[in-house]
Amino acid sequence: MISATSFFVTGTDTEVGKTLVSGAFILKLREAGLKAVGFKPVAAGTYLDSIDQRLNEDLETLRIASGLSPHEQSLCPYVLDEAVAPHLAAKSNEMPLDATIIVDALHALTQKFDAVVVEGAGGFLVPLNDDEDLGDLAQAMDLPVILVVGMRLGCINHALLTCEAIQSRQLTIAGWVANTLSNEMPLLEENIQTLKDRIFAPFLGAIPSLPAQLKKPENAPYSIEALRFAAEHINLPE
Ligand SMILES: Nc1ncnc2c1ncn2[C@@H]1O[C@H](COP(=O)(O)OP(=O)(O)OP(=O)(O)O)[C@@H](O)[C@H]1O
Ligand SMILES: C[C@H](N)[C@H](N)CCCCCC(=O)O
Ligand SMILES: [Mg+2]
Repeated sequence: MISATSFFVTGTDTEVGKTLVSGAFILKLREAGLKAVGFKPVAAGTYLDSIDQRLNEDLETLRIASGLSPHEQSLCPYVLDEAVAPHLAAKSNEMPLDATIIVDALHALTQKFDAVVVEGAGGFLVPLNDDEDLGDLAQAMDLPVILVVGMRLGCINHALLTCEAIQSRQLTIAGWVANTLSNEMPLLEENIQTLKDRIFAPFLGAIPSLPAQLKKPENAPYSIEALRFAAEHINLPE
């Protein structure tokens, strides 16, 4: 076990709010007095900022949440330009993703920080290379897993399949978060209750749909205010 307060954040899919939840947990760990940082095994998709730097939205959010200035600390060993499945982006760069390099980068961070929040890429079984996936990586990291359920039609099946995949790797589900992607989801509360009845892991809270002024702009990270808003609605695992 790397640290009792480090976690691997996975989701029911890509674009379900893993970055929002990871950033919020980093803030909560820092509020609790820990030196906490974010880490992403592989980041796919970059944009050019106002001074033509190539940045990745997730890494910028994790950096903001961690209270780090630009270039202070690398939070990801593989930053790929294309916003596609990471193993495919890596293939087109002829740079296969290596789990050992990722785990070594994580261990280096754990020397400097008390707690590391690892944000996966996409869902739990997204491939890393021809032989390994993100689930294998979570297992190699030996971290408790937090599942972010993006509340939309289909999420019940995705959430329960993901729980089975996590448990089949003998990993602990430290808890799950319901992230309300849109207030327009019919029967939102009933869907959350359905999940509560079926996921045998602590429910860490429901994040409401972000108010308009806190929505993440395209090609930009979440604001610290958006992360604080999310943090107010979730609890750290016991
Ligand atoms: N609570 C919420 N309310 C409204 N919009 C949200 C909420 N959570 C996430 N979103 C929107 O959903 C999109 C995806 O969120 P986010 O980037 O956090 O997902 P992700 O799971 O980290 O995706 P990836 O697999 O690319 O890392 C963002 O554009 C964000 O604005
Ligand atoms: C680029 C994107 N935002 C994520 N980082 C990667 C999502 C990979 C999904 C692969 C899949 O399940 O089909
Ligand atoms: Mg993300």
